[in-house]
Amino acid sequence: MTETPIHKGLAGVVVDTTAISKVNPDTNSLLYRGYPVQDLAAHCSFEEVAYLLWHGELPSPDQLAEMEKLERSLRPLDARTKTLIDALPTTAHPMDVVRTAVSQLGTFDDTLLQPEGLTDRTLNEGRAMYLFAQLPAIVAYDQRRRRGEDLIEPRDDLGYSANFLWMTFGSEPAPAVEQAFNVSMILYAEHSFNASTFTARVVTSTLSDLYSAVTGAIGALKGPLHGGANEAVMAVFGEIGTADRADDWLEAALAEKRKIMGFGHRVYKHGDSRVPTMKAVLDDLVEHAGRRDLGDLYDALEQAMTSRKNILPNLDYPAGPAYHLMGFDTATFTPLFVASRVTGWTAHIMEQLESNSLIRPLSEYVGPDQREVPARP
Ligand SMILES: CC(=O)SCCNC(=O)CCNC(=O)[C@H](O)C(C)(C)COP(=O)(O)OP(=O)(O)OC[C@H]1O[C@@H](n2cnc3c(N)ncnc32)[C@H](O)[C@@H]1OP(=O)(O)O
Ligand SMILES: O=C([O-])CC(=O)C(=O)O
Repeated sequence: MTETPIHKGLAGVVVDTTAISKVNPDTNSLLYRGYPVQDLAAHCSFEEVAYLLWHGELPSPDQLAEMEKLERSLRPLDARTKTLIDALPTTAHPMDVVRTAVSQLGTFDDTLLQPEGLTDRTLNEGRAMYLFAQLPAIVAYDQRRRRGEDLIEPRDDLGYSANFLWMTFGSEPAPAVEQAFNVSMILYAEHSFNASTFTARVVTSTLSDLYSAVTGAIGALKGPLHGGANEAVMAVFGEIGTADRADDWLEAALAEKRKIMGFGHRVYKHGDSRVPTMKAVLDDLVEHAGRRDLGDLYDALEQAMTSRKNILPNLDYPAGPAYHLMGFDTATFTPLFVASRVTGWTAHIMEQLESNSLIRPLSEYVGPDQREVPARP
């Protein structure tokens, strides 16, 4: 063994600069391009935040109108994607369906065939917009077909969030639900060099294409230590059942050395900056749906976890039950995260290309010393 320090999990390692977002665990804050995320959630549509992440500034009214027109024109599910989704088993996890659909979209893009087409900024902006517009159709249709329901065509008189809910449920959402969904999309959109975004940057650093980078990022997001935790939170709630059982359940789970989904974070050690905003949204949904039982269970597990481990909730903890109360199936929660985070991923892909360096760390070899291949019989 050499003296070279090993940074397992790259914990604490700064690998590059970024101008897209700033996660500050000391002040418990998160800025997108300088703006506090809770202020963006209070005042902006998700479309405006997507524009901000991609272009560095909030759109002017004309720029927003142009962007909305383009996004609305790209909403209908590509017929070839529908055929693909219909061919996939309903037993497959929805994240695998989304990953496969995004990968397929890459095969339709002829501009990838020329090497200079892979990295062109204008083309990548167009691809980012295309995925942004198509993902609601993919996620909504996959949930519907699992329920034995037909595709619902998008409405171009609705904003992104209302249309997403329309395509999923076939009815116009209550204003409180639309606003809750819009806030969740904004909060999930971007978080610096998290595992999925870093995956997208690693793929991009080889000068591969944007669809490949997003496909890889979806694979990284699926895991329960990352985006898959929002879905896992509902499984935990199902196991616990009612608020009065939370403390005993937690004691047993910790005795088994289980990780409690929706708690803890690699960067935030004193709480996740996004949780208060998402918890306020959840409280509204609990009121709206008359589901105090779910709110009580949420509070009871949080209190038990705080007093036993002093480990605080991350964004997935309030987002899981919030999506449940909006009517989404549990397995659709992480695909919703994809539909949001595609904005951050694609902003990072474009930033990586602006000053690219192949991402290729070193490893410390701990296998056998050099030896001779024995004579083969
Ligand atoms: C949007 C997002 O992706 S947010 C993250 C979503 N993921 C989850 O909610 C999954 C549950 N949480 C976890 O597994 C972890 O907190 C992670 C993966 C998010 C962060 O992990 P790390 O930064 O590597 O923290 P690490 O695993 O070193 O934890 C430090 C200590 O706290 C404990 N700990 C951290 N999180 C949890 C948890 N959720 N449940 C139980 N114990 C925990 C660890 O066991 C460890 O204890 P030890 O020192 O006695 O071994
Ligand atoms: O930053 C992280 O490691 C995980 C996270 O919260 C996110 O991606 O939103």
